[in-house]
Amino acid sequence: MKLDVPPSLFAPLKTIRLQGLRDGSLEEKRKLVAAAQEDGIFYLDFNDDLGELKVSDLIEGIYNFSKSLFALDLEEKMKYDVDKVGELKLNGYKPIRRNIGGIKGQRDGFESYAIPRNGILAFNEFPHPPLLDTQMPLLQNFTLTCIDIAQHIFMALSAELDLPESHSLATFHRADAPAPDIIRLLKYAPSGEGDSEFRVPQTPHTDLGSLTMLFADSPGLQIRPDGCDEWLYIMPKENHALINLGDAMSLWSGGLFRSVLHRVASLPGKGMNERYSFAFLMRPENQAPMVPLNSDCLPEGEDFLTSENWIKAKFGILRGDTSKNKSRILTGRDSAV
Ligand SMILES: O=C(O)CCC(=O)C(=O)O
Ligand SMILES: [Fe+2]
Repeated sequence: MKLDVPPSLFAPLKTIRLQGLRDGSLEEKRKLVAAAQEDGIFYLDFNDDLGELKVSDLIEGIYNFSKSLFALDLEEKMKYDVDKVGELKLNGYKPIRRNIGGIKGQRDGFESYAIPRNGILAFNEFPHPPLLDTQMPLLQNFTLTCIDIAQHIFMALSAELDLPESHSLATFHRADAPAPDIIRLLKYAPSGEGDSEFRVPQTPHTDLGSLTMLFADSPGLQIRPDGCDEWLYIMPKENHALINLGDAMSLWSGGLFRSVLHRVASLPGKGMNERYSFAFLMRPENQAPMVPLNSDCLPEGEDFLTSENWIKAKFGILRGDTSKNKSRILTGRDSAV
């Protein structure tokens, strides 16, 4: 893709081959650990993936489904208002402009729809538009594929932290147990005809969970690495997902792994194009301990902050509740935010 953006404004990210991780390649694991420590985000190349399901077919299916879902009438979508149908924004629709945007005084510029993993994998029922029923096998296959990819990443990163089997990252993200993961579908609205004002429709944030697997086929995603005062664009690549680490990974690793600050913006000097993206947001299971995991001193018993309470505390802080230890709960670091 040829774009009118100076090369210095592109983020140079590492690329990890999914099949390399599946084959246990030391080189791929080494690159993954370096990406987790240095950038907190990387491309995952699934070009030569030999997994059971073809990732590119799943992605095409989810794009098509997302387009039909957002094409429903606003009234129909609002029946599943994410702030009304469930707890902790795990299920339902967020209309455009509900939250703050990335430019002072402006609202956000996207609609989104959260589909809960627990509903998709039939751990519980959840209110949803009938259109979703027709796509359940696709959503299940996509979810199981993301969980499988995540297990390979967790394995390599647990080894780096020297974690025993009993406290490996994989044990807090079991495929056959409920977890507050979601598929998030996003649709960014285009600027009006002839409007070339720079836009930041998604406000800067870190992701609160463990891993985010993001699929986007048009530009817009930007990161601001720690210590860098510029926003850098990340370009989409065919047959590559973008994986970023969330605050949980930063907290467990005592800050060794990074959770990268990111946002969505238009290209310099341009308005926003219509843009569809979607992500699998993986979070720790509810009872996972949210403390740094140090192989010499592992959390035992029940005397620790659980993921469930940690996530509630984060949502509380974002709503404006007070807390003694705001910064650490928000980002896993003492100094940031
Ligand atoms: O739409 C994108 O490219 C980014 C979405 C994102 O950061 C999020 O949903 O947390
Ligand atoms: Fe994000």
